[in-house]
Amino acid sequence: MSGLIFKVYHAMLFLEHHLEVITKKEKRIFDLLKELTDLIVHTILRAIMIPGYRFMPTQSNRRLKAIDKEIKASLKALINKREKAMSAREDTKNDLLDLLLESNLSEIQAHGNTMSVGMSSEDVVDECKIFYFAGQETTSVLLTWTMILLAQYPEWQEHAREEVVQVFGNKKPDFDGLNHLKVVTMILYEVLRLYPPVILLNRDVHEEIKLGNVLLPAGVQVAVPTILLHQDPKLWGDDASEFKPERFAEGVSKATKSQVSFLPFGWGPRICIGQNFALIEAKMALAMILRHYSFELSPSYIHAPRTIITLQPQHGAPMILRKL
Ligand code: HEM
Repeated sequence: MSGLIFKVYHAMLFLEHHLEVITKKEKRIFDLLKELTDLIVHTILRAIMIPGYRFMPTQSNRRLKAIDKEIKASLKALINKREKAMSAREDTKNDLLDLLLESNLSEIQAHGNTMSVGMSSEDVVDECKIFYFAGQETTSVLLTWTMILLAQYPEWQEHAREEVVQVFGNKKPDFDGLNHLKVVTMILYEVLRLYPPVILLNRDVHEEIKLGNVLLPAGVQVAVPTILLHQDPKLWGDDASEFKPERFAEGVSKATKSQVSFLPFGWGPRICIGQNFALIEAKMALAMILRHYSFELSPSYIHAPRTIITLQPQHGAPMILRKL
């Protein structure tokens, strides 16, 4: 699943080529980002137990620094190439990187070319990295949990497949058709409710504030446990822990007794910037899989959700796929 989402991400961020073609250099950036994610997880887990761990010259910390350096250099080279092409008014690729660079350039030009406004190339590198981290893993675990649940509830798998076939027939799924996938949307919402990729949201309190009867002093950190809100019977009814996509048949607001109880993408000014993209991507991937395969869980599957940054099946999700 992460291989598939990687390809989509690559195309969105750096549409240097057609989706199927990925150069060695670009593949290297993404492989390094993946290794970096694994090393960060490794470091976070140890840093919880050993104070100051991340500053120790361990093998993994040294590798982490080396990867970060290589990623920055590669992304910077890519950005420089694009900036040169942009000033020479060559054809743009129309991917996320171009949009980012173009809006940055207009911002700088609007302020009389002062370099104190807009983003530096280090900022652009960081934006590219955050988009990869924030979007790649979350969307691939959403798809993984969706496959698991559709394998556990074959009647919903069939229902979703019927809808996909009805909307697209023998045609390749397209963007317009995705808007007509009602059952698939209900299923994705229900998966996001039961297995939200991000299980809690953190907020820093900058100034003292009273929330109901609770006084929160400045400096404390508040964690909103999304996953607990999503499964609270007081908000969702006695069947809160069951997989029932039909609860979303009339949209999110009718599915719950309280308005702000569904937070898979967060809430407020920092709500996930990629939520629409993630849902389009997940619908497209599901539509393609459902059209061509039926699937069930392998008997070796062990249900063990655990969180390492995102909520993941600890032992993976081995599936048996049958070509239709
Ligand atoms: C199923 C997929 C996804 C889930 C569940 C998800 C979830 C979230 C959550 C919970 C937040 C924090 C919001 C808050 O603190 O209130 C967030 C932030 C963010 N997400 Fe996503 N996300 C997903 C996909 C994506 C995608 C595809 C992208 C990029 C294309 C993306 C980019 C971002 C960025 C840049 C932020 C930080 C926004 C900010 O701080 O202003 N996410 N996401």
